Amino acid sequence: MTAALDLRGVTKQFGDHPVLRGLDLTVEAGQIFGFIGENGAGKTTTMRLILGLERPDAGSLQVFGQPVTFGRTPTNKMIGYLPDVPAFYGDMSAREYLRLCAAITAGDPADIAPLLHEVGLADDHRHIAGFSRGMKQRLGIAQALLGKPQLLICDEPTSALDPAGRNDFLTLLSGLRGSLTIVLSTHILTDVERICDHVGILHDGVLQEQGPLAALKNKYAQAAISLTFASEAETATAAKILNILASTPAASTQQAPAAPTPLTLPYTGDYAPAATRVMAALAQAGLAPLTFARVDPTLDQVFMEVIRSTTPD
Ligand SMILES: Nc1ncnc2c1ncn2[C@@H]1O[C@H](COP(=O)(O)OP(=O)(O)OP(=O)(O)O)[C@@H](O)[C@H]1O
Repeated sequence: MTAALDLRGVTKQFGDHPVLRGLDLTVEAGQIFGFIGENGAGKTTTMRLILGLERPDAGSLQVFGQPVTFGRTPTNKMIGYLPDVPAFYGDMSAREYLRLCAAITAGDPADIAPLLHEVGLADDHRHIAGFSRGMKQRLGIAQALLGKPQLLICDEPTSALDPAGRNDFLTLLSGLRGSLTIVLSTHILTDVERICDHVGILHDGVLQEQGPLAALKNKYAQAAISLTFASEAETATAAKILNILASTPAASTQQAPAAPTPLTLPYTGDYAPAATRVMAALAQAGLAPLTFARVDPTLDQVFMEVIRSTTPD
C-alpha cells in the first residue's frame, strides 16, 4: 500500500545551521502518527517542507506516492493543515470564514454545516473575535477538513490551549481515527500517548526511532512496581529482600534509598506473577508496604532514553 507520507534523506540547513541531516520518515495510511522532538528539533521545518513552503537541500518527499514540489505543490490538495495558533478574520462568523476558505480552495459550501456540527461549533452569527482559543482550534480543524483531505497535519495544535480545551481537542482529533491519516507534531508527550498509535522521535536532525507506540515502550521503557514503607529500617530490609529476589529473572531493585523514598522494582513479563512474587517475599519477612503500585512505562521514559542513547557523552 502507498504510504501517506514518505520522506527519504531530507536535509535542510538555515545559513550554517543544519536542522535536518537526512531525515527518513514513513507514515502509513490510516495512522495517527505522533511526530515528537525537543524545541528546535525541526518539526515545524519538516511540516513546512511537506507543504512545499520550504525547499529541501537534498532528499525527496512524497505524499500518497506523489512528489512534493517547492511552491504550489499539487500534493497540498490531499493535505489539511492546522498550525499551532491559526489566524482568522475576527469580524467574520465561523460560517463566513469557512465560505471564504471554500471559495479559495474550491471546497464545497455544502460541507460547511456538517463540518461545524462535527467540530462542535454553533452555526450562528457570533464573530470569531469572541471565540475562545479552544473554539478557534475547532474552527481551524473545520477549515483543515474542508477540502476532504486524506492527510491532516497538526503542528503543535494544543500548545496554546488550557487543560480542558486540550482534552476537548484531543477527543475531537481521536474521533477522526479511521477516516484519514493524521500527523500530530508536538512536544507534549501525554497528548501523543492519548491518541497516537505510531510515533517518530526527531533528534539531532534525523528520526532516531519510529514505530508503534506499544513496541517502543517495550523496547525502551520497563514496567515497575513502586513500594513505600513506614520507616527507613523497613525500607532497607525490603530492599535487601527484594535484592535477593532480583536473582530470579522476575524483578530487580535500585539501591536502598532513605525512607520515605519509594523502592522501584522494574519487572519483565506480566504484572500478576511479578507482583505475586514480591508480595510473597514481603509477607514471608512480615513486611507490609504502605503503598504497592504498578507503574506503567511512559512515552516520556521512551523519549528520554532515545535522546540519552543518541547523545554523545
Ligand atoms: N526560516 C528560518 N531561518 C533560520 N532559522 C530557522 C528558520 N526556520 C527554522 N529555523 C531554525 O531551525 C531550527 C528548527 O526549528 P523548527 O521550528 O523547525 O523546530 P521545532 O521542532 O518545530 O521547534 P518548536 O517545538 O520549538 O516549535 C531552530 O533552530 C530554528 O531557529
